[in-house]
Amino acid sequence: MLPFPARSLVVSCQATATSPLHGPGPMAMMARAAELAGAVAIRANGPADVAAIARAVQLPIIGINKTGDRDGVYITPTLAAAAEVIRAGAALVALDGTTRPRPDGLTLAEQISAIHDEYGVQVMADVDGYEAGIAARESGADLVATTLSGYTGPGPVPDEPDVELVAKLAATLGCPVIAEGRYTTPELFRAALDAGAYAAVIGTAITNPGAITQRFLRAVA
Ligand SMILES: CC(=O)N[C@H](C=O)[C@@H](O)[C@H](O)[C@H](O)COP(=O)(O)O
Repeated sequence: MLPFPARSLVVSCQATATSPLHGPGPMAMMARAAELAGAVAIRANGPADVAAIARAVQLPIIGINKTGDRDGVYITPTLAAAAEVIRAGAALVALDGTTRPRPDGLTLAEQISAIHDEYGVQVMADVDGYEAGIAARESGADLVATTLSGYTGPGPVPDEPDVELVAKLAATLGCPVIAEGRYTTPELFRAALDAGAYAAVIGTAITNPGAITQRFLRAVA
């Protein structure tokens, strides 16, 4: 049982270190605005942001803890990283659910079962493809998200979201599938739900005004 309903919108409130919005204060305000508008949960990065958002909203927080090299496993790569955001108030933890080796040497199954056993928290596996989704589910993930599709291969990141992966995983896994990554319009959000997503996580298109400004300017460049 998830702490948010089906066919719903989760807002990702994250800002990179170079953004003027970086930090717990701005992210808590973003999360509060999303809550007032109807978001059912917040995805947030790092214990400081998670703690501030937990004080600002009533919504469940999907905590992540990005650390390490962007070429490798960086979304909550270790059990210790997961523990930090759980202690800060995350109701669920999202972590790298690809088949790549993890920096602390644990397998994905070991990391997930330790989170279940030690903290009683549900785990969302951020995967990059169909095989990884199957493996993550077999490793004990409670939810599987398409977050890393398009980000782990050699080529450029596509413009469009991977709705096809949502449909394939939703038809196979027997657990909630979350659409995440490059859902930039309400129409794509709806397409994700119609493809079988339990919910969609939307970040950039809602909480990154710098990227939104650039997108408008590109239309006339
Ligand atoms: C690949 C990666 O590191 N994704 C991150 C995961 O937390 C975030 O940078 C994304 O903003 C998030 O997934 C939401 O996606 P979008 O911002 O496209 O709506």
